[in-house]
Amino acid sequence: MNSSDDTKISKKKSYSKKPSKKERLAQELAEKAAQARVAAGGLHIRADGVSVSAAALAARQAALNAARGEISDATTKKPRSTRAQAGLSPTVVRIEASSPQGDRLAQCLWSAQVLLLDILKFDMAADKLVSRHLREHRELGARDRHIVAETIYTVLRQKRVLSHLAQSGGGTLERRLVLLAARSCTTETALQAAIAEDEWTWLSQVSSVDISALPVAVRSNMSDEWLAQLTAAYGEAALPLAEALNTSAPLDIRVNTIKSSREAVQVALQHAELESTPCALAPLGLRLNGKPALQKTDIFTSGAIEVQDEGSQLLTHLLGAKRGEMVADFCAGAGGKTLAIGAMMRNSGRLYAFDTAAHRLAKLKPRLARSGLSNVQAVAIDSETDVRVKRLYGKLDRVFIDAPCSGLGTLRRNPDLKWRHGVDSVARLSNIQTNILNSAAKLVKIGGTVVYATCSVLPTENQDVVKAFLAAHPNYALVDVNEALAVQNISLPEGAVTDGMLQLLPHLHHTDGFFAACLKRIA
Ligand SMILES: C[S@@+](CC[C@H](N)C(=O)[O-])C[C@H]1O[C@@H](n2cnc3c(N)ncnc32)[C@H](O)[C@@H]1O
Repeated sequence: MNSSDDTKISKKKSYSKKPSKKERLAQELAEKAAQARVAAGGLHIRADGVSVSAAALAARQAALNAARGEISDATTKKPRSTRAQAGLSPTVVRIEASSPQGDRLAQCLWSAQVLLLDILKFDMAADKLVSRHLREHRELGARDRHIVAETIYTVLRQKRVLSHLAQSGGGTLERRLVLLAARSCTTETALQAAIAEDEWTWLSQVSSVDISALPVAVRSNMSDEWLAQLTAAYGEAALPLAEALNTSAPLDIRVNTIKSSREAVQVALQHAELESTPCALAPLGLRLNGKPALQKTDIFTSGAIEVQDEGSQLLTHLLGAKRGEMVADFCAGAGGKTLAIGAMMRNSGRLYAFDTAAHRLAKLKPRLARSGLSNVQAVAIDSETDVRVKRLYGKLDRVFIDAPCSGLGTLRRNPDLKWRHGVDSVARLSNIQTNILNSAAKLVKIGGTVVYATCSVLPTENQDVVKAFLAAHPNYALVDVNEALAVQNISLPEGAVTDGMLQLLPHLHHTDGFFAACLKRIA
Protein backbone atom coordinates (compact mmCIF):
# COMPACT_ATOMS: atom_id res chain seq x y z
CA MET A 1 0.00 0.00 0.00
CA ASN A 2 1.30 3.39 -0.95
CA SER A 3 1.67 5.90 1.90
CA SER A 4 -0.36 8.65 0.18
CA ASP A 5 -3.23 6.18 -0.31
CA ASP A 6 -3.40 4.73 3.10
CA THR A 7 -3.37 7.85 5.24
CA LYS A 8 -4.98 10.58 3.11
CA ILE A 9 -3.13 13.23 5.05
CA SER A 10 -4.16 16.50 3.46
CA LYS A 11 -1.22 17.96 1.57
CA LYS A 12 -2.95 20.31 -0.78
CA LYS A 13 -4.25 22.73 1.84
CA SER A 14 -2.60 25.86 0.60
CA TYR A 15 -4.55 29.06 1.22
CA SER A 16 -1.65 31.36 0.34
CA LYS A 17 1.33 30.98 -1.95
CA LYS A 18 3.88 31.18 0.87
CA PRO A 19 3.15 28.54 3.53
CA SER A 20 1.94 30.15 6.74
CA LYS A 21 3.24 29.21 10.15
CA LYS A 22 0.12 27.12 10.62
CA GLU A 23 0.63 25.30 7.33
CA ARG A 24 4.26 24.62 8.17
CA LEU A 25 3.20 23.17 11.50
CA ALA A 26 0.50 21.18 9.75
CA GLN A 27 3.08 19.80 7.37
CA GLU A 28 5.40 18.89 10.22
CA LEU A 29 2.62 17.18 12.07
CA ALA A 30 1.55 15.32 8.97
CA GLU A 31 5.10 14.06 8.59
CA LYS A 32 5.21 12.97 12.22
CA ALA A 33 1.86 11.19 11.81
CA ALA A 34 3.18 9.46 8.72
CA GLN A 35 6.33 8.40 10.59
CA ALA A 36 4.23 7.09 13.46
CA ARG A 37 2.13 5.16 10.96
CA VAL A 38 5.17 3.63 9.39
CA ALA A 39 6.50 2.75 12.84
CA ALA A 40 3.15 1.09 13.49
CA GLY A 41 3.60 -1.11 10.47
CA GLY A 42 1.95 1.05 7.83
CA LEU A 43 -1.49 0.17 9.08
CA HIS A 44 -4.55 2.05 8.01
CA ILE A 45 -5.30 5.19 10.08
CA ARG A 46 -8.72 6.75 9.91
CA ALA A 47 -10.00 10.32 9.86
CA ASP A 48 -10.06 10.88 13.60
CA GLY A 49 -6.70 9.24 13.91
CA VAL A 50 -8.50 6.06 14.99
CA SER A 51 -6.93 2.91 13.70
CA VAL A 52 -8.14 -0.58 13.05
CA SER A 53 -5.51 -2.24 15.21
CA ALA A 54 -3.82 -1.65 18.51
CA ALA A 55 -0.60 -0.78 16.68
CA ALA A 56 -2.34 1.83 14.60
CA LEU A 57 -4.19 3.13 17.65
CA ALA A 58 -0.74 3.79 19.03
CA ALA A 59 -0.01 5.70 15.83
CA ARG A 60 -3.06 7.90 16.41
CA GLN A 61 -1.86 8.53 19.92
CA ALA A 62 1.55 9.49 18.58
CA ALA A 63 -0.05 11.92 16.14
CA LEU A 64 -2.08 13.48 18.90
CA ASN A 65 0.91 13.66 21.20
CA ALA A 66 2.78 15.37 18.38
CA ALA A 67 -0.10 17.85 18.11
CA ARG A 68 0.07 18.46 21.83
CA GLY A 69 3.82 18.84 21.63
CA GLU A 70 3.45 21.49 18.94
CA ILE A 71 1.05 23.43 21.10
CA SER A 72 3.06 23.25 24.29
CA ASP A 73 6.28 24.16 22.43
CA ALA A 74 4.52 27.15 21.00
CA THR A 75 3.08 27.94 24.41
CA THR A 76 6.44 28.14 26.08
CA LYS A 77 8.27 29.92 23.29
CA LYS A 78 5.83 32.51 22.02
CA PRO A 79 3.97 35.42 23.54
CA ARG A 80 0.19 34.91 23.54
CA SER A 81 -0.69 37.51 20.95
CA THR A 82 1.66 35.98 18.38
CA ARG A 83 0.27 32.55 19.07
CA ALA A 84 -3.26 33.81 18.58
CA GLN A 85 -2.34 35.26 15.19
CA ALA A 86 -0.50 32.16 14.13
CA GLY A 87 -3.58 29.99 14.85
CA LEU A 88 -1.67 26.96 15.97
CA SER A 89 -4.46 24.44 16.43
CA PRO A 90 -3.09 21.59 14.35
CA THR A 91 -6.14 19.97 12.74
CA VAL A 92 -4.02 18.30 10.19
CA VAL A 93 -4.44 14.56 10.40
CA ARG A 94 -7.03 14.06 7.74
CA ILE A 95 -7.59 10.37 7.51
CA GLU A 96 -10.66 8.25 6.86
CA ALA A 97 -13.06 6.48 9.23
CA SER A 98 -13.48 2.68 9.30
CA SER A 99 -16.90 3.06 7.83
CA PRO A 100 -17.12 5.72 5.07
CA GLN A 101 -20.31 7.21 6.51
CA GLY A 102 -18.31 8.02 9.65
CA ASP A 103 -15.69 10.11 7.86
CA ARG A 104 -17.20 13.54 8.45
CA LEU A 105 -18.04 12.98 12.08
CA ALA A 106 -14.62 11.48 12.68
CA GLN A 107 -13.08 14.68 11.30
CA CYS A 108 -15.35 16.77 13.56
CA LEU A 109 -14.34 14.78 16.62
CA TRP A 110 -10.68 15.22 15.79
CA SER A 111 -11.25 18.92 15.32
CA ALA A 112 -13.08 19.20 18.66
CA GLN A 113 -10.33 17.22 20.35
CA VAL A 114 -7.62 19.56 19.11
CA LEU A 115 -9.69 22.64 19.98
CA LEU A 116 -10.29 21.28 23.46
CA LEU A 117 -6.55 21.37 24.13
CA ASP A 118 -6.74 25.16 23.90
CA ILE A 119 -10.11 25.50 25.62
CA LEU A 120 -9.07 23.58 28.73
CA LYS A 121 -6.25 26.02 29.41
CA PHE A 122 -9.01 28.46 30.44
CA ASP A 123 -6.87 31.48 29.62
CA MET A 124 -9.26 32.83 26.98
CA ALA A 125 -13.05 32.95 26.59
CA ALA A 126 -14.38 29.73 25.03
CA ASP A 127 -16.66 31.53 22.55
CA LYS A 128 -13.65 33.43 21.17
CA LEU A 129 -11.57 30.25 20.84
CA VAL A 130 -14.42 28.37 19.17
CA SER A 131 -15.01 31.23 16.70
CA ARG A 132 -11.31 31.45 15.91
CA HIS A 133 -11.02 27.71 15.39
CA LEU A 134 -14.04 27.60 13.09
CA ARG A 135 -12.75 30.62 11.15
CA GLU A 136 -9.46 28.82 10.62
CA HIS A 137 -11.16 25.59 9.53
CA ARG A 138 -13.27 26.53 6.56
CA GLU A 139 -13.16 22.91 5.48
CA LEU A 140 -15.83 22.23 8.11
CA GLY A 141 -19.38 22.55 6.83
CA ALA A 142 -22.27 24.15 8.75
CA ARG A 143 -23.35 20.86 10.32
CA ASP A 144 -19.73 19.97 11.21
CA ARG A 145 -19.27 23.35 12.89
CA HIS A 146 -22.39 22.80 14.92
CA ILE A 147 -21.12 19.40 16.10
CA VAL A 148 -17.65 20.75 16.98
CA ALA A 149 -19.10 23.70 18.93
CA GLU A 150 -21.78 21.62 20.68
CA THR A 151 -19.23 18.99 21.67
CA ILE A 152 -16.98 21.63 23.22
CA TYR A 153 -19.86 23.33 25.03
CA THR A 154 -21.10 19.97 26.33
CA VAL A 155 -17.66 19.25 27.77
CA LEU A 156 -17.65 22.67 29.47
CA ARG A 157 -21.17 22.25 30.83
CA GLN A 158 -20.69 18.71 32.12
CA LYS A 159 -16.97 18.68 32.80
CA ARG A 160 -17.16 17.16 36.28
CA VAL A 161 -19.41 14.26 35.34
CA LEU A 162 -17.57 13.62 32.09
CA SER A 163 -14.16 13.77 33.81
CA HIS A 164 -15.48 11.25 36.32
CA LEU A 165 -16.53 8.90 33.50
CA ALA A 166 -13.29 9.54 31.63
CA GLN A 167 -11.26 8.00 34.44
CA SER A 168 -11.59 4.70 32.57
CA GLY A 169 -10.91 4.17 28.88
CA GLY A 170 -7.83 4.64 26.73
CA GLY A 171 -6.28 7.44 24.72
CA THR A 172 -5.86 11.02 25.82
CA LEU A 173 -8.20 12.69 28.28
CA GLU A 174 -9.32 15.15 25.58
CA ARG A 175 -10.28 12.28 23.29
CA ARG A 176 -12.32 10.61 26.02
CA LEU A 177 -14.06 13.85 26.96
CA VAL A 178 -14.92 14.53 23.33
CA LEU A 179 -16.33 11.03 22.84
CA LEU A 180 -18.43 11.29 26.00
CA ALA A 181 -19.76 14.71 25.01
CA ALA A 182 -20.42 13.66 21.42
CA ARG A 183 -23.04 11.18 22.64
CA SER A 184 -25.48 14.06 23.06
CA CYS A 185 -24.46 15.89 19.88
CA THR A 186 -25.10 13.19 17.29
CA THR A 187 -26.84 9.85 16.80
CA GLU A 188 -25.55 6.56 18.17
CA THR A 189 -25.27 5.12 14.66
CA ALA A 190 -23.23 8.06 13.42
CA LEU A 191 -20.96 7.95 16.44
CA GLN A 192 -20.38 4.22 16.15
CA ALA A 193 -19.38 4.63 12.50
CA ALA A 194 -16.89 7.36 13.37
CA ILE A 195 -14.95 5.86 16.25
CA ALA A 196 -12.89 2.75 16.91
CA GLU A 197 -14.52 -0.44 18.05
CA ASP A 198 -12.81 -0.43 21.42
CA GLU A 199 -13.84 3.18 21.94
CA TRP A 200 -17.45 2.28 21.15
CA THR A 201 -17.31 -0.64 23.59
CA TRP A 202 -15.95 1.66 26.29
CA LEU A 203 -18.60 4.34 25.59
CA SER A 204 -21.35 1.73 25.84
CA GLN A 205 -19.97 0.61 29.19
CA VAL A 206 -19.72 4.09 30.71
CA SER A 207 -23.14 5.03 29.36
CA SER A 208 -24.66 2.54 31.75
CA VAL A 209 -23.19 4.32 34.80
CA ASP A 210 -25.99 5.64 37.03
CA ILE A 211 -25.27 9.39 37.12
CA SER A 212 -27.90 9.97 39.80
CA ALA A 213 -25.81 7.85 42.18
CA LEU A 214 -22.77 10.13 41.85
CA PRO A 215 -22.00 12.66 44.63
CA VAL A 216 -23.95 15.93 44.39
CA ALA A 217 -20.74 17.89 43.86
CA VAL A 218 -19.95 15.84 40.75
CA ARG A 219 -23.52 15.99 39.45
CA SER A 220 -23.61 19.77 39.88
CA ASN A 221 -20.78 20.11 37.35
CA MET A 222 -19.57 23.07 39.41
CA SER A 223 -16.35 23.50 41.33
CA ASP A 224 -16.74 22.82 45.07
CA GLU A 225 -16.36 26.51 45.81
CA TRP A 226 -19.06 27.66 43.37
CA LEU A 227 -21.39 24.93 44.58
CA ALA A 228 -20.81 26.10 48.17
CA GLN A 229 -21.87 29.62 47.11
CA LEU A 230 -25.04 28.33 45.47
CA THR A 231 -25.84 26.10 48.44
CA ALA A 232 -25.39 29.00 50.87
CA ALA A 233 -27.91 31.01 48.84
CA TYR A 234 -30.38 28.35 47.68
CA GLY A 235 -29.99 25.37 50.02
CA GLU A 236 -31.44 22.22 48.48
CA ALA A 237 -32.41 24.10 45.34
CA ALA A 238 -28.70 24.58 44.55
CA LEU A 239 -28.53 21.31 42.60
CA PRO A 240 -31.61 21.92 40.39
CA LEU A 241 -30.31 25.46 39.82
CA ALA A 242 -26.84 24.18 38.88
CA GLU A 243 -28.37 21.55 36.60
CA ALA A 244 -30.48 24.19 34.83
CA LEU A 245 -27.45 26.47 34.47
CA ASN A 246 -25.66 23.54 32.83
CA THR A 247 -28.20 23.19 30.03
CA SER A 248 -28.20 25.02 26.72
CA ALA A 249 -30.29 28.22 26.57
CA PRO A 250 -33.19 28.54 24.14
CA LEU A 251 -33.12 31.22 21.44
CA ASP A 252 -35.22 34.26 22.37
CA ILE A 253 -35.78 37.34 20.29
CA ARG A 254 -37.18 40.78 21.14
CA VAL A 255 -39.40 42.52 18.64
CA ASN A 256 -38.30 46.06 17.87
CA THR A 257 -41.55 48.04 18.09
CA ILE A 258 -39.99 50.87 16.08
CA LYS A 259 -40.10 48.53 13.09
CA SER A 260 -42.73 45.88 13.73
CA SER A 261 -45.05 44.10 16.14
CA ARG A 262 -44.82 40.72 17.84
CA GLU A 263 -47.75 39.39 15.78
CA ALA A 264 -46.25 40.55 12.47
CA VAL A 265 -42.84 39.09 13.32
CA GLN A 266 -44.38 35.77 14.27
CA VAL A 267 -46.17 35.61 10.92
CA ALA A 268 -42.96 36.54 9.08
CA LEU A 269 -41.11 33.82 10.96
CA GLN A 270 -43.77 31.32 9.96
CA HIS A 271 -43.30 32.30 6.32
CA ALA A 272 -39.61 31.59 6.78
CA GLU A 273 -40.62 28.22 8.24
CA LEU A 274 -39.43 29.20 11.70
CA GLU A 275 -41.67 28.20 14.57
CA SER A 276 -41.90 30.50 17.59
CA THR A 277 -43.95 30.93 20.74
CA PRO A 278 -44.67 34.19 22.57
CA CYS A 279 -42.51 34.43 25.71
CA ALA A 280 -44.40 33.89 28.95
CA LEU A 281 -42.99 36.95 30.75
CA ALA A 282 -41.63 39.44 28.23
CA PRO A 283 -44.42 41.09 26.22
CA LEU A 284 -42.21 41.65 23.16
CA GLY A 285 -40.43 38.33 23.30
CA LEU A 286 -40.65 35.27 21.06
CA ARG A 287 -38.96 31.96 21.82
CA LEU A 288 -37.85 30.07 18.73
CA ASN A 289 -38.05 26.35 18.24
CA GLY A 290 -34.47 25.15 17.90
CA LYS A 291 -31.65 27.53 17.15
CA PRO A 292 -31.92 28.65 13.54
CA ALA A 293 -29.28 31.06 12.22
CA LEU A 294 -31.16 34.35 12.06
CA GLN A 295 -28.38 36.80 11.16
CA LYS A 296 -28.90 36.60 7.42
CA THR A 297 -32.70 36.53 7.43
CA ASP A 298 -34.65 39.58 6.24
CA ILE A 299 -36.43 39.76 9.58
CA PHE A 300 -33.11 40.27 11.31
CA THR A 301 -31.35 42.52 8.80
CA SER A 302 -34.43 44.78 8.61
CA GLY A 303 -34.00 45.53 12.32
CA ALA A 304 -37.39 44.08 13.29
CA ILE A 305 -35.81 41.78 15.86
CA GLU A 306 -32.83 41.47 18.20
CA VAL A 307 -31.63 38.32 19.92
CA GLN A 308 -32.19 38.82 23.66
CA ASP A 309 -32.97 36.45 26.51
CA GLU A 310 -36.48 36.80 27.88
CA GLY A 311 -35.15 37.66 31.35
CA SER A 312 -32.96 40.42 29.97
CA GLN A 313 -35.98 41.87 28.14
CA LEU A 314 -38.01 41.84 31.33
CA LEU A 315 -35.39 43.89 33.21
CA THR A 316 -35.68 46.75 30.75
CA HIS A 317 -39.45 46.87 31.31
CA LEU A 318 -38.73 47.51 34.99
CA LEU A 319 -37.15 50.81 34.08
CA GLY A 320 -40.45 51.98 32.54
CA ALA A 321 -38.74 54.56 30.28
CA LYS A 322 -41.13 56.86 28.44
CA ARG A 323 -41.26 59.12 25.43
CA GLY A 324 -39.19 62.29 25.65
CA GLU A 325 -37.33 61.37 28.86
CA MET A 326 -33.65 61.75 29.73
CA VAL A 327 -32.33 58.28 30.46
CA ALA A 328 -28.95 56.55 30.88
CA ASP A 329 -28.00 52.95 30.31
CA PHE A 330 -24.96 52.70 32.56
CA CYS A 331 -22.71 49.74 31.68
CA ALA A 332 -24.33 49.58 28.24
CA GLY A 333 -21.73 47.23 26.72
CA ALA A 334 -22.76 46.23 23.21
CA GLY A 335 -26.16 47.76 23.89
CA GLY A 336 -28.50 44.77 24.21
CA LYS A 337 -30.57 46.63 26.76
CA THR A 338 -29.95 50.09 25.28
CA LEU A 339 -31.83 49.04 22.15
CA ALA A 340 -34.80 47.80 24.17
CA ILE A 341 -34.91 50.97 26.27
CA GLY A 342 -34.54 53.25 23.22
CA ALA A 343 -37.51 51.55 21.55
CA MET A 344 -39.60 51.93 24.73
CA MET A 345 -38.87 55.65 24.55
CA ARG A 346 -40.36 55.54 21.02
CA ASN A 347 -37.10 56.88 19.64
CA SER A 348 -37.56 60.21 21.38
CA GLY A 349 -35.87 62.05 24.28
CA ARG A 350 -32.25 61.17 24.96
CA LEU A 351 -30.68 57.89 25.97
CA TYR A 352 -27.03 57.92 27.05
CA ALA A 353 -25.20 54.62 26.64
CA PHE A 354 -22.25 54.76 29.05
CA ASP A 355 -19.52 52.16 29.31
CA THR A 356 -15.83 52.13 30.18
CA ALA A 357 -15.07 49.69 27.33
CA ALA A 358 -15.05 51.61 24.04
CA HIS A 359 -14.64 48.36 22.06
CA ARG A 360 -17.91 47.04 23.50
CA LEU A 361 -19.75 50.30 22.75
CA ALA A 362 -18.42 50.11 19.17
CA LYS A 363 -20.50 46.96 18.67
CA LEU A 364 -23.60 49.02 19.42
CA LYS A 365 -23.13 51.13 16.27
CA PRO A 366 -24.29 48.61 13.62
CA ARG A 367 -27.08 47.43 15.91
CA LEU A 368 -28.30 51.01 16.29
CA ALA A 369 -28.23 51.49 12.52
CA ARG A 370 -30.36 48.38 12.05
CA SER A 371 -32.77 49.33 14.82
CA GLY A 372 -33.70 52.71 13.37
CA LEU A 373 -33.07 54.43 16.72
CA SER A 374 -31.67 57.94 16.66
CA ASN A 375 -32.14 58.91 20.31
CA VAL A 376 -29.04 57.10 21.60
CA GLN A 377 -25.74 58.77 22.44
CA ALA A 378 -22.93 56.32 23.17
CA VAL A 379 -20.25 57.71 25.52
CA ALA A 380 -17.07 55.84 26.42
CA ILE A 381 -16.24 56.97 29.96
CA ASP A 382 -13.04 56.64 32.00
CA SER A 383 -14.79 55.51 35.15
CA GLU A 384 -18.17 55.72 36.86
CA THR A 385 -17.16 59.16 38.14
CA ASP A 386 -16.08 60.49 34.73
CA VAL A 387 -16.68 64.23 34.42
CA ARG A 388 -19.22 63.56 31.63
CA VAL A 389 -21.23 61.51 34.10
CA LYS A 390 -20.88 64.05 36.92
CA ARG A 391 -22.11 66.81 34.63
CA LEU A 392 -25.45 65.02 34.40
CA TYR A 393 -25.93 64.40 38.13
CA GLY A 394 -29.52 65.17 39.16
CA LYS A 395 -30.70 65.74 35.59
CA LEU A 396 -32.02 62.38 34.37
CA ASP A 397 -35.40 60.70 34.71
CA ARG A 398 -34.14 57.14 34.79
CA VAL A 399 -30.93 55.14 34.99
CA PHE A 400 -30.47 51.48 34.19
CA ILE A 401 -27.36 49.92 35.73
CA ASP A 402 -26.38 46.58 34.21
CA ALA A 403 -23.45 46.10 36.56
CA PRO A 404 -20.39 43.99 35.71
CA CYS A 405 -20.76 40.70 37.60
CA SER A 406 -19.67 37.07 37.79
CA GLY A 407 -22.11 36.24 34.98
CA LEU A 408 -23.07 33.08 36.85
CA GLY A 409 -26.66 33.51 35.65
CA THR A 410 -25.53 33.19 32.03
CA LEU A 411 -23.71 29.86 32.35
CA ARG A 412 -26.16 28.37 29.83
CA ARG A 413 -24.44 30.60 27.24
CA ASN A 414 -20.97 30.95 28.76
CA PRO A 415 -20.29 27.65 30.55
CA ASP A 416 -16.55 28.32 30.73
CA LEU A 417 -17.06 31.19 33.20
CA LYS A 418 -17.41 28.79 36.12
CA TRP A 419 -14.02 27.25 35.33
CA ARG A 420 -12.23 30.45 34.35
CA HIS A 421 -13.14 32.48 37.46
CA GLY A 422 -12.95 31.60 41.13
CA VAL A 423 -15.24 32.81 43.90
CA ASP A 424 -12.59 35.33 44.98
CA SER A 425 -13.65 37.41 41.96
CA VAL A 426 -17.02 38.05 43.61
CA ALA A 427 -15.63 40.15 46.47
CA ARG A 428 -13.72 42.31 44.00
CA LEU A 429 -16.85 42.67 41.85
CA SER A 430 -19.12 43.69 44.70
CA ASN A 431 -16.80 46.65 45.42
CA ILE A 432 -17.03 47.71 41.77
CA GLN A 433 -20.82 47.23 41.79
CA THR A 434 -21.15 49.39 44.90
CA ASN A 435 -19.03 52.17 43.39
CA ILE A 436 -21.00 52.12 40.15
CA LEU A 437 -24.37 52.17 41.95
CA ASN A 438 -23.23 55.02 44.22
CA SER A 439 -22.24 57.20 41.28
CA ALA A 440 -24.88 56.26 38.70
CA ALA A 441 -27.75 56.70 41.17
CA LYS A 442 -26.73 60.37 41.49
CA LEU A 443 -27.71 60.87 37.86
CA VAL A 444 -31.45 60.87 38.56
CA LYS A 445 -33.45 63.86 39.74
CA ILE A 446 -35.81 63.64 42.71
CA GLY A 447 -38.64 61.29 41.72
CA GLY A 448 -36.34 59.55 39.23
CA THR A 449 -35.96 55.77 38.92
CA VAL A 450 -32.80 53.67 39.20
CA VAL A 451 -32.76 50.00 38.22
CA TYR A 452 -29.79 48.04 39.50
CA ALA A 453 -29.41 44.73 37.63
CA THR A 454 -26.94 41.87 37.18
CA CYS A 455 -26.83 38.53 35.42
CA SER A 456 -25.77 36.86 38.64
CA VAL A 457 -27.62 34.56 41.03
CA LEU A 458 -25.45 35.36 44.06
CA PRO A 459 -26.85 37.60 46.84
CA THR A 460 -23.40 39.15 47.40
CA GLU A 461 -23.62 40.76 43.95
CA ASN A 462 -27.34 41.48 44.18
CA GLN A 463 -29.50 41.97 47.28
CA ASP A 464 -26.48 42.71 49.52
CA VAL A 465 -25.30 45.53 47.22
CA VAL A 466 -28.78 47.09 47.10
CA LYS A 467 -29.42 46.77 50.83
CA ALA A 468 -26.07 48.38 51.66
CA PHE A 469 -26.82 51.20 49.21
CA LEU A 470 -30.26 51.86 50.74
CA ALA A 471 -28.80 51.83 54.25
CA ALA A 472 -26.24 54.45 53.24
CA HIS A 473 -28.63 56.54 51.10
CA PRO A 474 -31.90 57.36 52.91
CA ASN A 475 -32.87 59.60 49.99
CA TYR A 476 -33.63 56.48 47.87
CA ALA A 477 -36.45 53.99 48.47
CA LEU A 478 -37.03 50.52 47.15
CA VAL A 479 -39.99 50.15 44.80
CA ASP A 480 -41.44 46.63 44.72
CA VAL A 481 -40.75 45.15 41.30
CA ASN A 482 -44.32 43.79 41.16
CA GLU A 483 -45.57 47.34 41.52
CA ALA A 484 -43.14 48.66 38.88
CA LEU A 485 -44.29 46.06 36.35
CA ALA A 486 -48.00 46.09 37.18
CA VAL A 487 -48.39 49.43 35.36
CA GLN A 488 -47.28 47.61 32.20
CA ASN A 489 -49.66 44.69 32.88
CA ILE A 490 -46.73 42.37 33.51
CA SER A 491 -47.14 39.98 36.42
CA LEU A 492 -44.23 38.01 37.74
CA PRO A 493 -44.27 34.28 38.41
CA GLU A 494 -44.12 32.68 41.82
CA GLY A 495 -40.71 32.59 43.44
CA ALA A 496 -39.37 35.45 41.35
CA VAL A 497 -39.71 38.21 43.95
CA THR A 498 -38.24 38.34 47.45
CA ASP A 499 -38.28 41.49 49.58
CA GLY A 500 -39.52 43.43 46.56
CA MET A 501 -36.51 42.44 44.41
CA LEU A 502 -36.50 40.26 41.30
CA GLN A 503 -34.40 37.14 40.93
CA LEU A 504 -35.04 35.10 37.81
CA LEU A 505 -33.70 31.55 37.89
CA PRO A 506 -33.41 29.12 34.98
CA HIS A 507 -34.80 26.09 36.83
CA LEU A 508 -37.92 28.03 37.85
CA HIS A 509 -38.46 30.65 35.19
CA HIS A 510 -36.69 29.21 32.12
CA THR A 511 -34.67 32.38 31.60
CA ASP A 512 -31.04 33.17 32.36
CA GLY A 513 -30.36 34.03 36.00
CA PHE A 514 -31.05 37.76 36.35
CA PHE A 515 -31.41 40.06 39.33
CA ALA A 516 -33.00 43.51 39.46
CA ALA A 517 -34.05 46.02 42.08
CA CYS A 518 -35.99 49.19 41.40
CA LEU A 519 -35.15 52.32 43.42
CA LYS A 520 -36.74 55.74 43.54
CA ARG A 521 -34.97 58.91 44.54
CA ILE A 522 -37.23 60.49 47.14
CA ALA A 523 -35.16 63.47 48.28
C1 LIG B 1 -23.07 43.03 32.17
S1 LIG B 1 -22.07 43.90 31.06
C2 LIG B 1 -23.20 44.89 30.20
C3 LIG B 1 -24.04 44.20 29.18
C4 LIG B 1 -24.93 45.12 28.39
N1 LIG B 1 -25.70 46.01 29.22
C5 LIG B 1 -25.86 44.37 27.48
O1 LIG B 1 -27.06 44.29 27.75
O2 LIG B 1 -25.38 43.83 26.47
C6 LIG B 1 -21.28 45.05 32.11
C7 LIG B 1 -20.58 46.19 31.44
O3 LIG B 1 -20.08 47.06 32.43
C8 LIG B 1 -18.98 47.74 31.88
N2 LIG B 1 -18.26 48.40 33.00
C9 LIG B 1 -17.34 47.89 33.83
N3 LIG B 1 -16.96 48.81 34.74
C10 LIG B 1 -17.66 49.93 34.46
C11 LIG B 1 -17.69 51.23 35.05
N4 LIG B 1 -16.94 51.54 36.10
N5 LIG B 1 -18.52 52.14 34.50
C12 LIG B 1 -19.29 51.83 33.42
N6 LIG B 1 -19.29 50.62 32.83
C13 LIG B 1 -18.49 49.68 33.35
C14 LIG B 1 -18.24 46.65 31.17
O4 LIG B 1 -17.39 47.16 30.19
C15 LIG B 1 -19.39 45.82 30.59
O5 LIG B 1 -19.65 46.20 29.26
